[in-house]
Amino acid sequence: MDSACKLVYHGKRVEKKIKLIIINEKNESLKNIHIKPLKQTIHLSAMDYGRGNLMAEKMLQYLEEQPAVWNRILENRSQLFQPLEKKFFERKIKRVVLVGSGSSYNASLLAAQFYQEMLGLEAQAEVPARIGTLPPLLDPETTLIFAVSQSGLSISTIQAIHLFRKLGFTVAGFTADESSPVAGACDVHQLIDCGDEFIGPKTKGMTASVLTLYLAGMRLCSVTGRLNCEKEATVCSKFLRSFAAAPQNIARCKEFCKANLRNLSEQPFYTIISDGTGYAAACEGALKILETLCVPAYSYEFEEYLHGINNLIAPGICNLFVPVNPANFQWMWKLDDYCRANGCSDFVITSAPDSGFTNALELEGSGCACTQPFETLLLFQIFSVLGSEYKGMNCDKSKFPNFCSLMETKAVRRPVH
Ligand SMILES: N[C@@H]1[C@@H](O)[C@H](O)[C@@H](COP(=O)(O)O)O[C@@H]1O
Repeated sequence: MDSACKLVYHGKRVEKKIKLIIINEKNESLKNIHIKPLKQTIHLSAMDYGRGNLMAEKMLQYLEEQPAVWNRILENRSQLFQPLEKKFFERKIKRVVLVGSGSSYNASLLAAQFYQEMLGLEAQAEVPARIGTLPPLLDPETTLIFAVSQSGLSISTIQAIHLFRKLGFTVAGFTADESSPVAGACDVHQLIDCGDEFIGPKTKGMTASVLTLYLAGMRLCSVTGRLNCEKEATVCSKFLRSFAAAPQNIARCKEFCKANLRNLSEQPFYTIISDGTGYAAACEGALKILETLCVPAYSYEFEEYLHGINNLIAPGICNLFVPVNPANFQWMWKLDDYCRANGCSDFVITSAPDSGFTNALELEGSGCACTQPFETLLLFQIFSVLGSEYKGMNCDKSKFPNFCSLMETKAVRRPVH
């Protein structure tokens, strides 16, 4: 290793082997090395080497890759969805149930809303633990199950797949790893083509999951005649508009975070208030803040917030408003004004044109609420990087590194050969 190179361990928990990647100063990978055997779990970051927070750099790099990842998935959609198409062509699908945890649940929530609002397809998202008595109420002939797991390792998702398959349902598994247990347990695997993401708090994998689910639903509806070419082209043009705006939006989010870094980062608690499609995107925003800054962050649907949650209003409370639906703008201004008057620190992030909020971070949008995760979510991803860096925290370092193995939430990845 010459002096211009640095040695990086990508923070992944590996049982049998550890993968070290030598990269140059431009972050280009020069060589991969596998070392074995290694019995204990270790988490190293560049901070541990005293060379700045490389994990934050890595997370930033992943999130900046997003527009390229989205465009690639959109461009390759006719090939990408062949496995799904082959399996479900000619099936009379009436309903889709999406199952996933964490970010994959948030992606499922967004997709369910998209299926209903944009495709007229009945859909619902559930976390595996809440499937409960649902399966016997569904018809396996007309209901399709989408199991979503970026890593393909979430145990409760695997259990849900087994349960549904035992009852005769067909399950499509959406993962970024075709050799993962989730992929292997399903009837058909659908790739989330986001590339590697060796950082715990996911960015490009989550938004790539959303897009893959959106497009998979569109594909199903177009092969079964529910979606005509014209509507498909209109929706795709919205995606393209949103993706094209992303580099500029990323730059604006960085400026905004840097300008408000201290005030934003030193908050003990974050309340995110949004409406419509913004709510599910805000759930992911809250999860990102919580995972990286290790402080409570919770997202509320705007109108729900008014029913009791308003008791939170007090000095020291930080509200992040994400207005989406123009019908609510005036009502939300009122809440923002009220919160500010009662000592809250409020910030407003929107990609809706002419929202009329003062001091809002205004991002470019497609004009369609379905592209929220490619627009306003960027702010939360960037804040997770810059805020954790400001607080001197390694964004990839779990507070309790052995938590997943202790609580048995993740399957063990097969060793690298
Ligand atoms: N902390 C992680 C989350 O960040 C992740 O979203 C979730 C689901 O992971 P996967 O999508 O790989 O199933 O697992 C854990 O809970």
